[in-house]
Amino acid sequence: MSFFKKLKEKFVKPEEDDLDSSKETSEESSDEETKENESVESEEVTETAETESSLQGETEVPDQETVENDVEDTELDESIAEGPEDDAADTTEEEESIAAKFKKGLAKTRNSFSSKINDLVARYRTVDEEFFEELEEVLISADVGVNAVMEIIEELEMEVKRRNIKDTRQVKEVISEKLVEMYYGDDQESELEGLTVNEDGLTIYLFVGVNGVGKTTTIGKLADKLKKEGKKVTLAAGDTFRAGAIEQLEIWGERTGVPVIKHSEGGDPAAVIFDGIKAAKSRNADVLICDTAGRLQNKVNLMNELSKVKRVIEREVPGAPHEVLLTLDATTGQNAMSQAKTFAASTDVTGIALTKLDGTAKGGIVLAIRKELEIPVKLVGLGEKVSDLETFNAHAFVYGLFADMIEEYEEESQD
Ligand SMILES: Nc1nc2c(ncn2[C@@H]2O[C@H](COP(=O)(O)OP(=O)(O)OP(=O)(O)O)[C@@H](O)[C@H]2O)c(=O)[nH]1
Repeated sequence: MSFFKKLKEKFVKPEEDDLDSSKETSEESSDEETKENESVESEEVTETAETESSLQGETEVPDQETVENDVEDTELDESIAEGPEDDAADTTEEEESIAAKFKKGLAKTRNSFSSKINDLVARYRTVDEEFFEELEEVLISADVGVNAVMEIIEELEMEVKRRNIKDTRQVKEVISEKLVEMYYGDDQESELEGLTVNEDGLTIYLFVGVNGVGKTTTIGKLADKLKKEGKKVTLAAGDTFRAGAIEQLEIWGERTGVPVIKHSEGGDPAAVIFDGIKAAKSRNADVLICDTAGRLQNKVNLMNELSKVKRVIEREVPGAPHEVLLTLDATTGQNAMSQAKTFAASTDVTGIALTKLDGTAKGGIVLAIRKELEIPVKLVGLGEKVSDLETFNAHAFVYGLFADMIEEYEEESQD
């Protein structure tokens, strides 16, 4: 079966052209309702006095009185807990909604990419060396990354020969297929996609990354997503460095109805995370999401601080953190790549949370990250709304990049 057809069958419901717009409208209104109906029920989480003693000798611990765990444990508000309804939806419905989000979020990249590819295909009748040279430029201009582009072009050339493709129009489809193949490489889809979950207890996700990339927003969106899936979530405000970071996380806590464990500004992040783990355990939480300061990659001290945070987590929950998610801003292109390289050299980054994909025409960075850093993209920010965070899926990503062509292709083949 043709690859475009496969994607269409996977992601697009037949005979429903206005799927995307109706989904967008309903998401927007449900977000509004969530805000309006938010009602929070609180209960105190008992604080242990073990923090200081258990961290001594390894961390500088703030006085116990600086610990302000005025935690609000929130029961699921009906308007927030829309999860069970989603459970009832069949897989096709879910995939359609994911596809709609990727399509919308990748609109800028698609518009630029598609028009360049269409233009290329229109100008060249046959697939020759010059065609590939221009295609190379198109891919590089979408931030796919030089090494990744070279590999794709090589693969494409072989595939075109193998299938004896002469018509440039057919190449569009082969490109999309190769992008997915290249993303997975020798790995299984299931190994690369989705966040690792600790089936035997508390799952801990540690967020790292420089300031201003959208780390806090992503943590808030993830908390909301997990909560809607029925998980009990706790947040730890480990960014004690940036002014306002704690308050910003607290706002997300209120918005999503998730408790936030905090110390005062300037406190020891490792101590905050330690308290976060204690609180999460005492309330039987499923997931603890830890924020950390926006460490500048060249600041050795800050990197050491991050190691300390990791050591505390590893000691308190064996096997944790289950993901170390480096947040990168897709709109910063090569700068994001260099941040990723430095972070990957300093800590075991297990996945990338790529924000603001909707804000760039250079969404090809997903492939550059995967190919050049060998780190999978786990989460993508596809817009500013709370619901605009998706688990990365290479098929949905490529669908988002080629959506217009896939529709055109269907029309052509029906003629
Ligand atoms: N369009 C769009 N905007 C985003 C996305 N993720 C975050 N943002 C916006 O980016 C801005 C910065 O995000 P924040 O989470 O506040 O990041 P920050 O506080 O500057 O710094 P850190 O939390 O340290 O990363 C906010 O206006 C967010 O709404 C996304 O996926 N798409």
